Amino acid sequence: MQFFRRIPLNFQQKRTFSSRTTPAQFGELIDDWWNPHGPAKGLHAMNNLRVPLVRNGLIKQGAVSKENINSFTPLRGLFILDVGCGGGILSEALALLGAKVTGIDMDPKVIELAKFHAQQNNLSIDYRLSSIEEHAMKNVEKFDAVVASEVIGEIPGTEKKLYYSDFLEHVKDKVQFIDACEKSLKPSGSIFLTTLSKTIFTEMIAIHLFENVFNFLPKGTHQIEDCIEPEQLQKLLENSNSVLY
Ligand SMILES: C[S@@+](CC[C@H](N)C(=O)[O-])C[C@H]1O[C@@H](n2cnc3c(N)ncnc32)[C@H](O)[C@@H]1O
Repeated sequence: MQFFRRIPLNFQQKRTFSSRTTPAQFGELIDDWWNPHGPAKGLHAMNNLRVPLVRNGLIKQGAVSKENINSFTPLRGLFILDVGCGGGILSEALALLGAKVTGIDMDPKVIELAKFHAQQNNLSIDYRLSSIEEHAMKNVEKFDAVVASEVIGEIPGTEKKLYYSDFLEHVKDKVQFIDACEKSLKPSGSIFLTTLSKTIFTEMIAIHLFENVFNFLPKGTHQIEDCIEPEQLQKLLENSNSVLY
């Protein structure tokens, strides 16, 4: 996991619910996303790492006010954009910490599901159907933090909905993606990215074992050559006026 903070230009060298309450329209989608033991269990488990990453990162950058630091809602008053929010696993966790979360995703089915789930949990999250590229072009809103965690799309031509990674390991135009995230930030805002690193460990465990041996993910989900090394990511961020911490 990496934590990035954007700095101003002049300083630079450069909750689950039962199926009884689930409308039929969502079919298996609800289980795909919100069953903590289902296909998205990895994303649920990752909240234990990525929620503190965002909270502590924002505290470190001084974005969290002193009176909020030790409260149950330390992110109160902060505006966070969750890019590729999917069913809302991370968006909801951040909203529970008090953040005003806007979640965007380009899949209409998951956005509807995310809206429904947030409503069931009395959480006020602004979910919108959009890609980050579109969002950055059309919206002038600026956020205190942009989060893009394990952004995954569909495998074209298959029934399986999750697990074709479209984010840094698969997003073809990584520069455009980072640029669009960057455009949605306030000056001195922070970007939080989590993605598979290009290592032998990823190739052996996350790709070979998970896809070919345990079938946790459909075969072909990840290609090692599309993964990115932290140094490459750092370069992309530096080129878009950000620094890596
Ligand atoms: C596996 S989900 C990750 C969901 C969420 N970030 C989490 O970790 O719980 C990835 C989502 O990213 C969305 N996505 C992929 N590329 C995107 C883009 N360029 N802009 C917005 N959403 C995107 C996909 O539609 C998919 O729902």
